[in-house]
Amino acid sequence: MDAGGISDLDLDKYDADEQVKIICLGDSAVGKSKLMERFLVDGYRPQQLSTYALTLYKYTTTINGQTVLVDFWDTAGQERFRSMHPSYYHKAHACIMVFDVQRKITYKNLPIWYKELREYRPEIPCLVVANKIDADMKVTQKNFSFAKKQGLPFYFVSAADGTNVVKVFKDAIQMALSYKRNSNDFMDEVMRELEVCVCLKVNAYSS
Ligand SMILES: Nc1nc2c(ncn2[C@@H]2O[C@H](COP(=O)(O)OP(=O)(O)OP(=O)(O)O)[C@@H](O)[C@H]2O)c(=O)[nH]1
Ligand SMILES: [Mg+2]
Repeated sequence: MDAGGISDLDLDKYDADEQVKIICLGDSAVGKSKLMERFLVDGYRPQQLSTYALTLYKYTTTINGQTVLVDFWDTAGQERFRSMHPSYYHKAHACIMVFDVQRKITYKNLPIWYKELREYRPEIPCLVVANKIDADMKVTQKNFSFAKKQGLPFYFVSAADGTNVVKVFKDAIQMALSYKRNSNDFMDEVMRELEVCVCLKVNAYSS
């Protein structure tokens, strides 16, 4: 399999016309996996099981009559897995960057994640997501200026009760597709033939 998860074999296997890769970034326990779970199976189990290194979810959807295969990459926010990030970013078409409104440090760390993202993927759309608003709705009155300063779309969400989750993921898929269709990404061309081995756990979903 191609390191970016983008292979012609996948397109055949899932009978898809197009394929995009969307990555998710943010500190440990901000809710990256729970957000994916909410979107993919409309479910939520409150217990915490930190992601081990990487989980890849495959999701198919139809947009304007075209079948689109989406590879969602969910990484561990834990520091010790940082070394695997280059392959994680490889050929990504959009990024969902998450922080926890209940833990200020996770918001303060966004510039670190964002800097790293831009080192590997200078142009891809990035959506900023403030998660866990169910815990205290008053946080939606607060001013989280990072996204605005960077000119990025911003969403208040809750994986626990589902607020805005479908909106974020649908927007991310649309933005990833637009990026893929319109960009002339030199690095994608250069990297096309390069293979990097990553350890993947693959789950398939369909809408
Ligand atoms: N109240 C509330 N808790 C949430 C929400 N989303 C996630 N959590 C809780 O936050 C904890 C961490 O969620 P995960 O999805 O595992 O976090 P993660 O970002 O994937 O963490 P790593 O895999 O370690 O990087 C879990 O105990 C969840 O139950 C939410 O919307 N509201
Ligand atoms: Mg996780």
